[in-house]
Amino acid sequence: MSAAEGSPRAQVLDGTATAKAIKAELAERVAVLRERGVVPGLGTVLVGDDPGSKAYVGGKHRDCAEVGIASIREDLPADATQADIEAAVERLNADPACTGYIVQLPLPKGIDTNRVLELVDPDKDADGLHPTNLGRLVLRVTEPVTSPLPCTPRGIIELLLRHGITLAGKHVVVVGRGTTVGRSIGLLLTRREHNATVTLTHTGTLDLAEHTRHADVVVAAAGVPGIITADLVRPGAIVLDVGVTRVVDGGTGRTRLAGDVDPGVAEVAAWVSPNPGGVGPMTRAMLLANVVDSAEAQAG
Ligand SMILES: Nc1nc(=O)c2c([nH]1)NC[C@@H]1CN(c3ccc(C(=O)N[C@@H](CCC(=O)O)C(=O)O)cc3)C=[N+]21
Repeated sequence: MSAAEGSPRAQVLDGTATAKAIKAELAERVAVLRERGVVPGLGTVLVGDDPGSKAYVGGKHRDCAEVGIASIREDLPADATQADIEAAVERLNADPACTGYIVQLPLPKGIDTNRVLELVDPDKDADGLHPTNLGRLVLRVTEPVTSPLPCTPRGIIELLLRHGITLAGKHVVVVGRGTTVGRSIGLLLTRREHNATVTLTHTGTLDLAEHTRHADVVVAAAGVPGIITADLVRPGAIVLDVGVTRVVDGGTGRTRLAGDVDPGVAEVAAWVSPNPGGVGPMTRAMLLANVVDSAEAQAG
């Protein structure tokens, strides 16, 4: 049945509006902290001039200004050495005005990313990607410390909850095995507070459709434009489009962002997150939430 015949179209998981509401809540919490003399500060380490990375980092600083978080930039040239990058990390570790920070990924070729990420003070890790914090997530350590959670997984769950969708007992099929989303989201979803059942698939999965067709929720984070087509989705399922791939439009020669979810999915799914306007703004909002959470924890 086509949309023209009146088939129900999926409802929208509106990340832009949800992130806006979250930012308003965070602004209030920041105001309370500031009254107590505590100013949260987010730092960014950006290496090189990749247009995508520059745009993301710029967006993060605008977000900070909106909610009252101070921001600190370490912008390094494309030919920065491993030592230059490590020195920038050490400066942010030592700077009391910086309460949390991120190293924008990917770093240029030839840089040992894991070595850089391990140097980040785990207490200032706003991305939740430091081995200590990922390890605490695996080990389910929540006391006496609360570690930052990876921003995109936290944002996906928050987006669902704020649309009235709970996950207990549901089958979530994750497509993609990257560290920031695929590998870490299952650790969050299988916590007792969410209680989902999780299948992790990836581009090496033999029969992807066999898995995704059984999903109540599909998290599409493979970075393969359009990999999730309507025939892979059970009618009434919930689909989150996490992929961000820059593609050159054959016709116009302009670059645009392509998600992992084919537009036809909206004809079968009950809920779809748009891309842009879905998981991206939520990721940014959760970065701010991690900074405010840790500033509150540090303030006691
Ligand atoms: N250390 C680190 N942490 C990250 O969180 C991180 C990273 N490195 N490297 C790259 C990816 C990608 N990422 C996005 C965040 C927001 C949008 C976003 O807000 N996008 C807008 C559209 C933006 C546009 O149109 O250019 C939207 O979806 O509506 C997109 C992508 C964070 N990442």
